[in-house]
Amino acid sequence: MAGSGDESNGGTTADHEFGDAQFVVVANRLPVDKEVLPDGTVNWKRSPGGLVTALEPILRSQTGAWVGWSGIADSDDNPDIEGIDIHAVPLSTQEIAEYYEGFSNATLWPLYHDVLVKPEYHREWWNTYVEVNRRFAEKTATAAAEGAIVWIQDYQLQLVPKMLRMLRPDLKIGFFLHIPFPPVELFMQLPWRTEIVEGLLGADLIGFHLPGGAQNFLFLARRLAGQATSKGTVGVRSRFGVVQVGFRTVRVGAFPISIDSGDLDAKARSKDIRKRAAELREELGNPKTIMLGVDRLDYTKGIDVRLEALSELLAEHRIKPEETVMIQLATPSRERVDSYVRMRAGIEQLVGNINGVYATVGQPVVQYLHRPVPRDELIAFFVAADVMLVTPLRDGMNLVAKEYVACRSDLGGALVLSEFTGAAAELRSAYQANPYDLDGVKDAIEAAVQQSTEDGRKRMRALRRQVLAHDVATWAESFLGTLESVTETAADPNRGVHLVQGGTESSDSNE
Ligand SMILES: O=P(O)(O)OC[C@H]1O[C@H](O[C@H]2O[C@H](CO)[C@@H](O)[C@H](O)[C@H]2O)[C@H](O)[C@@H](O)[C@@H]1O
Ligand SMILES: Nc1ccn([C@@H]2O[C@H](COP(=O)(O)OP(=O)(O)O)[C@@H](O)[C@H]2O)c(=O)n1
Repeated sequence: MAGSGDESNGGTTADHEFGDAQFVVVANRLPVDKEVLPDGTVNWKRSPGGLVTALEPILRSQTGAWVGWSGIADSDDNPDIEGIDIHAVPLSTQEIAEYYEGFSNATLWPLYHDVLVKPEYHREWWNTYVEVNRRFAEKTATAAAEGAIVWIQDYQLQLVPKMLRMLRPDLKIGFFLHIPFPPVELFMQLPWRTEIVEGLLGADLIGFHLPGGAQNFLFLARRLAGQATSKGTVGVRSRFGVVQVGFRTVRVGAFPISIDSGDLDAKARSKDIRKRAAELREELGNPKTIMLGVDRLDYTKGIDVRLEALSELLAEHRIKPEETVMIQLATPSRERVDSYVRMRAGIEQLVGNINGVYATVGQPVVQYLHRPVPRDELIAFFVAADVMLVTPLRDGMNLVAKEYVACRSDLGGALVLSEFTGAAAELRSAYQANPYDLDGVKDAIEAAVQQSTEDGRKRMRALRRQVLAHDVATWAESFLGTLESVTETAADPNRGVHLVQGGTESSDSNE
């Protein structure tokens, strides 16, 4: 039996003092990570991952508050960040183990990413997840001004919408999921599936990267929460789904996230970055082909897939070791979660195997860095790379693919892209491949290496058109614009939308 996980909260608006923030982002992480150096001095560095990459410019342009965790235990320091009012949520060592490493990253993360590793279901982890979500809701309730807009982010905080609504019914609440929302058959494994769906339904607007995720959710809102929902297909930034929760209307939509492409484009054109890119090429021995992988070290990213493909291409003499260097930049991630420890060992062994067979002294074929790389250095790598390898087995979006494209105003380079990233729906002119089909991945890499200048320029031009026209501002404006337009009364919200009653009747299917 799963734990009860009663997330009801008796608080009322009157119990809380309002804050003064008109716009509040709530995310597991703050935009900066706290680091305490051996001499005791405190250093704040950029947090890992695409969520922070995307949200930081939005919050700077809006002036608002950010509620989140500092990345280390027992810290309630609020770092000074220009334009952002920080509200840290402290987590104890045990909460980090059970809420972050446990329920978020050893239960939900693998469940939502196609069960690439087996999700673990532990009642204590769930109870701590409920408790920490409650703390985030309470902190947010004290930060938000009356009638403020609150934007809750991601799978770590799926109960916060309902908890926050109970504390502060005056708020307009949005929720965005940055990872895939899984197929119904997989979601049904979760012992606390109904609580999660009901937690999300506390929002006024629930956003996913892709229409498929939104449609899976609508089916579950009907089936598990028994609510009436719309049934037609959801569009991209259009044709929103509807769930009727009592007198409230919850909208459900697809809003593919993006990057600050204009800013990245400008940076990549700068003299300093161009110079550094040329130096990198030189330092690598001026190889004919530089391949690049840039990821958090995560088993979803398919780093093993690209290494295996490279290894076979070398063995089949389709790629020459003396002409090729592959750089793999891998930011450390979730290092205390077992599946991450095992995956790291496997990847480092693959790197060692390839170099053992194909490297010469001073000339490794694969250069692997397991540490964060400064932003400008990363941009120079994007400018220098001939072939960008993005091969996840499943990924909500993958901002790295978009960043590479934004950095290639020279129309050079080629993008090899897994079909199972959210980005694949938009970046149609990439060399796309099914990451489970190793021969297909090898063919895509070989085609990218051998592309003609003319074909490469044509593809890159099409990719850039997409990425520059749909930047992170498009994402935020479309989500927040939809949230602001949501009406709360039963009078008009579903005019023209045919709702299907909820329940568990067998005729209901998710086809
Ligand atoms: O906070 P961590 O545990 O260190 O993980 C970093 C972030 O990873 C995930 O990023 C996702 O968001 C990206 C932007 O929408 C998307 O492109 C990518 O596909 C996702 O994997 C996670 O969802 C974030 O919450 C983490 O902060
Ligand atoms: N070594 C690395 C790897 C990624 N990154 C950044 O981390 C972000 C990764 O976002 P993403 O959407 O591709 O994937 P997640 O890590 O969010 O799952 C991008 O903005 C990358 O540029 C980095 O700065 N250094």
